[in-house]
Parts: sequence; C-alpha cells; structure tokens
Amino acid sequence: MKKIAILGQPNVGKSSLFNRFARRRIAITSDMAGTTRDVKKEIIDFDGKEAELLDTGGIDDSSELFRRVRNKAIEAAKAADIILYMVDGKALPDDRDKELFYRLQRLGKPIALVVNKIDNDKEEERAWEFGEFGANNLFAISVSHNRRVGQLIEWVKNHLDEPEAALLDLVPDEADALENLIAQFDETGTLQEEEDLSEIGVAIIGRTNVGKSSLLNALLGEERAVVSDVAGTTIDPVDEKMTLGDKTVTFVDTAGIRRRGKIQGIERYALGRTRQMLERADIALLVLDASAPLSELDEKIAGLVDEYKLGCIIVLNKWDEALGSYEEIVDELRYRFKFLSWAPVITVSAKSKKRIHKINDMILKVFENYTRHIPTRELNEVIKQATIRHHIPSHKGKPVNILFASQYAIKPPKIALISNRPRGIHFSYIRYLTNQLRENFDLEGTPVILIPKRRGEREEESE
Ligand SMILES: Nc1nc2c(ncn2[C@@H]2O[C@H](COP(=O)(O)OP(=O)(O)OP(=O)(O)O)[C@@H](O)[C@H]2O)c(=O)[nH]1
Ligand SMILES: Nc1nc2c(ncn2[C@@H]2O[C@H](COP(=O)(O)OP(=O)(O)OP(=O)(O)O)[C@@H](O)[C@H]2O)c(=O)[nH]1
Repeated sequence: MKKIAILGQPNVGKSSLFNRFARRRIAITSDMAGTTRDVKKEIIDFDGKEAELLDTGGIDDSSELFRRVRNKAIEAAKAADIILYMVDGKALPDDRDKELFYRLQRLGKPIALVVNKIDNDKEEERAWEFGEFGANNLFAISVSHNRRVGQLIEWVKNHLDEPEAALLDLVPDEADALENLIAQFDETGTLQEEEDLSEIGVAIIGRTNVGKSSLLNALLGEERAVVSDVAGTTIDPVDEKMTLGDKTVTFVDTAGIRRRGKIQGIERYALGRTRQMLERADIALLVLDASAPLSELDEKIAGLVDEYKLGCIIVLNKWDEALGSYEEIVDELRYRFKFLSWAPVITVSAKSKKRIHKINDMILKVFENYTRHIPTRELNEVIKQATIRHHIPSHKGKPVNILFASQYAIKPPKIALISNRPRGIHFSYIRYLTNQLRENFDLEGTPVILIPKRRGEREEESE
C-alpha cells in the first residue's frame, strides 16, 4: 500500500489537510513497529483507493528548533512514497523550508510543494513567492476554504496508481543522500552556508586611461607584458587570480583590461563591457583619475556599480599628480556619486605602487561586509529602536507598523521588513532605517537592501 506523508512547520495546516484526506478512514494503527516515536498512520480510502497516511505529529512548542521539523521530514521521507511538503502561504518563504524541500525533491520521490492558506483570488500572488523553491509540483490551496484541494487530490491519486516500488527500504544512494541532508544543517536547523565564500570576484572598472592595467599589475605584484592593441572586438575573458589570506581573488576579464585603448571612443561599448565584468563580480574597484577632472563617463560607470548592487571601493589613482587636495577631490566625488556614499575611497599611485596594499585589506573587509549576515535578534533590536526614535509616518491616515525584520540573503545583505502596509513605508524612511543599520553594523563598502513585505494579516485586507 502506498504511503503519503504531510510535512511542514507548525501551524501551516498539516492536521487540517490530514483530516480532509482522512474523512474516509478505514483503520487507525497507532505505531509503526516502534521505529519512530510519534509517527502515526491511518489507512484511508483515498477516492476509492486505499492508502496509508503518515502523521508525523505536530511540534507543540512553537519555539522548537527547525531541526525537529527536519528530522521528522527525513523520517517521513524514508517511509513515504508520496511527500506533501506544506508551507504557510500567508507567511514569507522561509529559506530553511526552501533548502529542505529542494533536497527532498532530489531524492526522486513524488513530492509536491503545497502552499496553504491561499484563501481567495487576491492572495494568489503570494503563492508566486514560493516559485523560488523550484518545485516541479506546486499547489496553491486553501484547506479551510476548500480551494484547489481537488487538484491536489487528483495529483496524489495519479501517483497512487503507479506501481509500488519493489524495495521498500532505501536504496544505498538514497540513504547516503539522507545522511548528507542531516549533515548539512547545524544545531539551529539552519542550513550551513553552502555558498562558497572563499572566492572573491573583483572587477577593475573605469574609463580609458585612468590606470586600470597599471593597477592590475601593481595588485598582482609583477609587471606583465601589455598586449598591444588588437584589432577587432573579440574578447576572450581571461581571469587572473591572487591569494589574499584564505581567499582567492579573481580579477575578472583581465584580457579586456590589458588590451589597451579598447574602450576608447565608443561609450556604449565601454559600458557594455563593464556590465559583462560586473555580472561576474562581487566587488568593483572603480578607478578614477585624480590628475584629471571627473567626467560624465565616470559617473555613468559608477552608476552601473549601483545598478548591479555590488560591493565597491573607489580607487583614486594617479595621486602623485592629483589636481587638488584630498578634501577638494573627495568632496567633489561624494557630491557627484551620492549613490555610492557607502563606498570607501583609497588614494593610490599605481605607477609607483604606493598604498596598493590598502586595496588588498579593503577588498577583504568589503567582502566580509558584502556577505555579512546580521543576527535576527540584533537586527530587530536596531529596527525597533529606530522606529521608537522616529515613528513611521502614517499612510493615508492609517498607521504603518513594521512587525519584524529578517535578513534573507547576502551578497549584498537583503532584509525584509514585514509590515502591515508595506507600500505605506516611504522611501525616505527606508533610507533612514538603512542609515541606522550602517551605524550599528559594519556595512562599509556594501549596498544594503531593505524591502518592505507583507505578512498577510487579516486587518490589512480592509485597506
Ligand atoms: N486561513 C487559513 N487558515 C488555515 C487554512 N488551513 C488551516 N488553517 C488554520 O491554520 C491553523 C493551523 O492548522 P493546523 O492544521 O493545526 O496546522 P498544523 O500544520 O497541523 O500545525 P501543527 O499541529 O502545529 O504542526 C489553524 O488555525 C487552521 O484553522 C487555510 O487554508 N486558510
Ligand atoms: N602619474 C601617474 N600615471 C599613471 C598612474 N597609473 C597609471 N598611469 C599612467 O596612465 C596611463 C594609462 O594607464 P593604463 O594602466 O594603461 O590605463 P588603463 O585604464 O588600463 O587604460 P585603457 O587600457 O586605455 O583603458 C599610462 O601612461 C600610465 O603610465 C599613476 O599612479 N600615476
């Protein structure tokens, strides 16, 4: 007989769905031969077919660790033939669910992502946010409003019809995969950072003749033959690498940098090539020529750094021939590049290799900030204090609240502000909060992105 498991975090609606399915119950057996502590099973008549429904039980304490959800999911994944992974469509997608679902999906068993509590048409769009789970089968349903539950039942039924697997036990590959699954989470149930943080992609950008090749050579610490002008526009992206502490720095498309004079003239082409580099980089070294006035092209190139949301270090090169004092030049620069106010400025002379090591130190620091994960508690404390100091202005006469904040990505840090009226938070208030974060956490050299999001509380539906 096929076994169906309904998994998910507390309160997503597992019991409700279980009861929906189990309306036509045939027998209840209370344990699974003592193998698992609290997996109940129930034989149900599933639209004319018998199936076993595994009930992994709720987790009573809402403060329980996600680890327990995961352990139960793994137990059930071992036992089940069909897995329904349920999430609360009124909440934001949880990265831990996403990672767990993704890994369960790779086991190759029929598995569906069930986004519950999509109670009406208006709420449909919330389900789209769960598209990032990469589910092959996604059902946006409402158990309590009986929306689309029929479709889910159809899908399950189709899989009940499939022939039973010959072996109920796990094949070794699957067992290994499950072992790996366990190893990938830490004590708190958070997926350990799988992303490789040992490589830093650096793009050296700037208009022609500012000293990009000279800077690259100085950074790499050796003179290299400069490839003289090659006719034609073909670019072979060649990266050069250096080690900085325990990190590898990859300078992207150095062939393009070394090919002299290439970006001269055709501005569109220059910007296009810069884009290609930025796409592959974590940090941009924006090189400016201190011996010449800032140009419009400098500004356009700087604008791309902002657009790509990369870490940035402004390198004022040719400092040996600087046109003015440090204050004069930096004031002008800050005035023109307001959108890069968070980027550190370093004055260097690539030609004489002066202060080049400052760039190395700064690359490491900016990368640390670019990949910074602000602990939820500290993040919320700062946001809370900020909202006490300056209240969030009301929107169309209605109060706007931030319920909590949660960082959901790095490179750069991205933070969701869960609000009753996300669209009611003015951008100037977002800027204020961003500055508060910058004052409290080291975020030098990295953009920080704050995105108001809705949690889907009832009261806002009257908006
Ligand atoms: N709005 C809405 N609420 C729902 C829906 N389905 C379930 N709920 C509610 O969500 C809450 C949790 O439902 P349960 O079925 O107990 O959730 P669970 O996942 O079994 O919870 P645990 O037992 O804690 O693991 C209950 O208050 C349900 O009434 C739905 O489709 N829409
Ligand atoms: N005075 C001074 N000149 C420099 C410095 N760095 C580079 N230069 C000179 O500036 C000119 C351009 O340097 P490059 O390194 O070729 O500049 P680039 O940005 O790679 O130029 P393109 O390939 O044309 O985009 C050369 O004549 C360098 O010698 C510096 O720190 N001080």
